[in-house]
Amino acid sequence: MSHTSGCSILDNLTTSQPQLLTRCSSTDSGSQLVLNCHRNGTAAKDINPTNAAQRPLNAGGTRQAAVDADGGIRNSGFVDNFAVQRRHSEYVEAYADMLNDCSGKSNARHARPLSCFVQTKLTKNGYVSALQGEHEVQGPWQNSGQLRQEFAAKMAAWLKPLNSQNNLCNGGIPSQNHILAPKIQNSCSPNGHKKGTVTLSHLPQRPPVDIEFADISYSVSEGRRRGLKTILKSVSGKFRNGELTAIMGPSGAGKSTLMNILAGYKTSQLSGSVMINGKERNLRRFRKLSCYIMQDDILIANLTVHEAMMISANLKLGKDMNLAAKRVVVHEILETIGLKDSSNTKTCNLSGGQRKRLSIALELVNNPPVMFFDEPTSGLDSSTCFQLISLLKSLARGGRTIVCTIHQPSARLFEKFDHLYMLAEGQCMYEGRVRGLVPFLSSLGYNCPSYHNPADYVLEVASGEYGESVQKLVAAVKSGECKKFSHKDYGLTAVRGIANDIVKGDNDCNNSNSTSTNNATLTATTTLTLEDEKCKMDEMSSTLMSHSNALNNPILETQQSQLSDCTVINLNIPNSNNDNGNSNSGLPYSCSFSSKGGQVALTGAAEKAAAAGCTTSLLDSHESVVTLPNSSGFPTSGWTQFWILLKRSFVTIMRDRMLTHMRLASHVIVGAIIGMIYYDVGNEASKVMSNAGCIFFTTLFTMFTAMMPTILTFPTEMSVFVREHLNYWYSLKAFYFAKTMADLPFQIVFSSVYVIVVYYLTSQPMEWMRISMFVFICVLTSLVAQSLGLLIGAGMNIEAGVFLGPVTTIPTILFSGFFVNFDTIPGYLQWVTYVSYVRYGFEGAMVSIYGMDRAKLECHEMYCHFRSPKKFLEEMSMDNAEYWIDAVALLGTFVALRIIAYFVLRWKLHLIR
Ligand SMILES: Nc1ncnc2c1ncn2[C@@H]1O[C@H](COP(=O)(O)OP(=O)(O)OP(=O)(O)O)[C@@H](O)[C@H]1O
Repeated sequence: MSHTSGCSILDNLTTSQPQLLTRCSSTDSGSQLVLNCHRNGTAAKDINPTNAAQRPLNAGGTRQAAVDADGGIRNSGFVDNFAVQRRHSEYVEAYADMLNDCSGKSNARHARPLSCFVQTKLTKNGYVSALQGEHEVQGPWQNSGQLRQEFAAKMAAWLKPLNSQNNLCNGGIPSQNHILAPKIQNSCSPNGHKKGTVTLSHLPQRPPVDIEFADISYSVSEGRRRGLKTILKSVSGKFRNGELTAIMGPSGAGKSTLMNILAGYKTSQLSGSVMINGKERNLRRFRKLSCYIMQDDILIANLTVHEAMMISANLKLGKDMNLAAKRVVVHEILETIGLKDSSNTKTCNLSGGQRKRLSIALELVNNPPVMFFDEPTSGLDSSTCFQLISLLKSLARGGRTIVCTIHQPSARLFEKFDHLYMLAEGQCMYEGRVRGLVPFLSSLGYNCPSYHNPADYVLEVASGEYGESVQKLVAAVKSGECKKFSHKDYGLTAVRGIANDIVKGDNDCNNSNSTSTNNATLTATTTLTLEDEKCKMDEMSSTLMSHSNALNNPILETQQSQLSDCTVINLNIPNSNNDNGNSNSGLPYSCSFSSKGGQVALTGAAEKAAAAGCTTSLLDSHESVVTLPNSSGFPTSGWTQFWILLKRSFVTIMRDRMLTHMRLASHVIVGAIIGMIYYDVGNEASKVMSNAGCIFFTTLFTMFTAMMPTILTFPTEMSVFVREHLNYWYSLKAFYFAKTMADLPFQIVFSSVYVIVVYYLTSQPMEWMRISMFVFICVLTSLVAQSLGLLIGAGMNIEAGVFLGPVTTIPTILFSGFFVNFDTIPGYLQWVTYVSYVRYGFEGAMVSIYGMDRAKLECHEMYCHFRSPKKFLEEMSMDNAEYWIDAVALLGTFVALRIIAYFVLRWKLHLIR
């Protein structure tokens, strides 16, 4: 079934210029969308969209070109989107070229009301076909403003589907207190005007943030003799919202340090000021508005993408938003960021690029207006780098302030950044637009060779390959010489200038009679929000400009809206019908694209606020719509944080089959082996020493199996914790208690299983009281050992911890009373036995087996010296031992170690900052 496409917009489009007649119609037959455009022209042409700009005009004949454009009819995820965008850009280029061709011809013979005919098809199998022909134009040309507006919509409608990442808007439709806002679908009124836009519409709104820093100096101590080392030397700058900023510099220049300071991760030993939106930074408040995505992007391995996102949503969105709403947010982000298809993939199975995107998605949940990225492209191939930086740029266009440190980007990647902050030797050697870098360097005598990547060149300059350049550049920055390159419109004016040069008729590639109607007034502004194809759009605009002579000296205006989600290319096509010379009398219209394929928003100036769904939502946000933190400063209460983290830890332990199953298996198998070795010794008076050995080994085994894995707990999860904690997901307390509690049940079960197996096989007294006392004391010993492992892990790195754990345990074993009787230990060392938790464990276990007036043991030998259990305890210097004292001592040690571990972790966190 055929019907008019999209928003029932343009079906007939003409300009009011008699020389430049355009007529377009579109039909959508389900399997293909057909755009027919007509312009003044004479000859039929065939188009090859892939190299349209370079191709000479070819009058006569028919040519058909196919461009893969499957993404136009399906939003096929992150990777596909870029291919799709490229294809669409090619398509648009071809389309522009066709118009050029037409207009060129039409102007050559503008007396004749002929139209060039262009037909394009986007087929379901993903190909665009373009046909061009000509026929006589029918009817009068009037109401061109409306038609131009529709033309804009038509163009946008074609471009829309490829731009799903361009609208990672910073909040969408206002939703008070996180009540799930209805997802407003794009729909256009019959005249093509926007009613709404689909974006990340369910995110909470946040205010836009500009970061300004002045005279930041940072030093670290290198020991008493060497004193302080200054890493940053009075650096100043400004990072604006809506911009993608790169911090570059040679290795060791201080990039990470600067970013850590700006992100609030480093707070000590620094001077200078950081201003947020012109006011002194309140660190606590700022940290709630920002997130820091680190280079290593360590994720919790055993969770799926969706689970990780839901945990993030539960922690960051608070209880004001219900679960269903959170699911919508998560779904929307995953879809937008291209991870929808990987929702059920475990994070450990994601590719490098997907991991980076998940790291971003996790932070996007509460829509932070400031995002810091430490070398986000490291370890990624060039294509993935490009996709990632494009994604970041899209995020920036949503009004966010995106700051990345980056190493030697390719030229293609480099030009995607808006703003560059260049550091060398801890000083700023350039701050300004990326486009301004080469002119700035040139102005100081450092001319970037042709075909040389400016990013490479500036790094060479910063590394001193061209002499003593750093100080010269630093001095130039300090004297304000690069200020003119800092303005957000820098470079765009240059484009405009170039465009105007072209317009001025230096080029005569098409039509020399172009300026004949240089008195346009009615302006149709097509605003193409096609950020990722900006260059191509520039080319397209230039191409169109090259035909501008025929369009009566149009004005090419490229804008980059600071607050817009879009790089905007305004093609102002003056209308020749109006001769008052006012070329700007027409309403500017802008199309912004949503994250959903096939939807377009076309707005006029009057509707601009509504139109910029993403941008206004960001700008108009107030604290009332920001997730209000509770008194703890976190979006959720401490108890909720603890509960969510406990569940997360529990799930990850359960899913860590290797470790969990191995732990269980080892307890059962070793228990069985010990049981077989000491089989039936428990009630035999002649084997009491062997039985004591069995009890001692049981204590040691439960101790080591508990301690060694937990030494790794904090070192392995520290980076996740640091990222999540410093990004204000949860408190240290919640994390610590959840983490330490989650493993308790496992440890209790595993130890109990081992002890019971050994107890049974070794024929210890089958009395419930003794069994429970024995199991209890062994479990307590294992928990103390676990706490010691946590403490060592909290304070040490893995290597040190793995060494220190067993080493610190050896003395406690020596003083346990098994190898040396307490009475034998010299008096001045006896106190050590009181701090040896192994002593309490072993003594408690011995008492539970041989204490409490146990009856005489069986003797199957001629003579058994220790038939009386009491006598044996006397021999072991344990006759006066009290089981409950041992148990309380172990409990006390357990609590003390846990508290100390918490403070050690806190201290370590403090050191990081
Ligand atoms: N705690 C510290 N003690 C001593 N020197 C330090 C310390 N932290 C950073 N530095 C030094 O400060 C300088 C800047 O470090 P920073 O990590 O910021 O550099 P960078 O520009 O990010 O380098 P790269 O690109 O190689 O990561 C380096 O010379 C580094 O050795």
